Order: sequence, then C-alpha cells, then structure tokens
Amino acid sequence: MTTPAIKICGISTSEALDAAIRARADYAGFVFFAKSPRNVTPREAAQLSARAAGRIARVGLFVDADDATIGEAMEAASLDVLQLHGKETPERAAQLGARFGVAVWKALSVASAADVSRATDYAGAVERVLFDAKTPKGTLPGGMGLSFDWSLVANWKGPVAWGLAGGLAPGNVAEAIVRTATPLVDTSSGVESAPGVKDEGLIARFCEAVRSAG
Ligand SMILES: O=C(O)c1ccccc1NCC(=O)[C@H](O)[C@H](O)COP(=O)(O)O
Repeated sequence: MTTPAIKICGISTSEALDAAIRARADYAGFVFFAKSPRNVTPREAAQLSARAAGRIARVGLFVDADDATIGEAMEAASLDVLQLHGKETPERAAQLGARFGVAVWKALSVASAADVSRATDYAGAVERVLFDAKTPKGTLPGGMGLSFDWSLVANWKGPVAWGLAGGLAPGNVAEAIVRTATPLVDTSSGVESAPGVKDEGLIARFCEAVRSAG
C-alpha cells in the first residue's frame, strides 16, 4: 500500500509548523475563517508561509470567501493550494483556480452515499476533493473532530483525486488508511491538546502512525 500524503490543518504558530515539517508532513493548512479557533490573519500567515517555503506545501482554507479575501491571503502567504470548505459550487471552484492560478481542493461533508456522489460534479473543476464529516448546524463546517462512516469511501475510485478528513488522530488513522486506501489524510483537532492548540508530540505520532499503515 502506498503511504498517503499528510496534511496538518489549522497551523497557527511557528512551533506547530516546525513540528509538521520535522514529522515530514506534506501540507500545512492555514485557516482563514474568523469564527475558527485556528484562524490566522494574512499578516500571521505571511510569517508562517515564509518559514514553510520550500519545506512543506501551504494550503489556505476558506469558507465561502469572496475574491478580495482570498486575494489578500494569496498575496500575503503565497499559497500553493486553495481549500474551499463552504458551499462553493464546481463553477466557483473552477473560477477561483483560474483567477489565482493554483490548485483548488473542495471539501465535501459526508453523511451518506449521495454526499460522496457529489464529488463527481467537481471533476475537472478541482484538483482534489476532501471527504470530511458533516458537522451539526450552527457549528464550524470542519475541524470538529467528527468522523463519518469510512465504508462510504472505501477504495473510492472516482474521476477526481481525493483525501480523507474528519476525526483522524494518531490512534485511528492507520485503521482509516487500511479501510479506505485513501491517498491523503487530513487532521486538525486530532493533533491538538485544546481547540486551536497544536501538540507537537501528537503531530509526530500522527505522522508515524500514517507511515506505519502505509
Ligand atoms: O479547522 C477549522 O477550524 C475549520 C473551520 C472551518 C472550516 C474548516 C475547518 N477545518 C477543516 C479541516 O481541514 C480539518 O482538517 C478537517 O475538517 C478535519 O478536522 P478534524 O476533524 O478536527 O481533524
């Protein structure tokens, strides 16, 4: 089995970023969403981005953001990937990819097989879809530590690359990989000691667990 790529999302400090780099994660996620405990300003992201350059790819996460918000973050932080975590349509995703000239990933909330089928709508519009857990109304659309029924995406073979998110942590990520054969895993609260507070030891353990499964 090929070892999946690893994304550590919600990085907001240089210590957490360094821990992700040391643990050989592939992607660092910066959240640009004011309601999130992991939110970073463009200024903070610029500093993190400079530290990350050439060492780990930089993913900017947005929730139904307008072009000006994304443009400001792009300019400050030279993002490699735009991750869309709201209700963005395939057309909107494609438009953003064309406008900013970077890869776009679309997160899809999953609670049923029909939710997984929506991924096909994004073929050609995005580089990758991320299957994440559906979160309760009135809460954050991600980063809640909730998982979904992995059998819905087990060995998924669709017309677009994909990844698995939602409730992944050092203790369950190996099982998730074995059960789904996902090519990418994404975690946030599973490597935190409190909401928004990344734990360097948990980041290391998560990445070790991924490699042990792959
Ligand atoms: O992390 C956040 O605070 C967040 C806020 C709004 C939208 C998405 C958010 N996170 C998305 C991620 O990429 C997470 O890694 C993904 O949802 C998994 O989170 P978790 O279940 O906590 O590992």
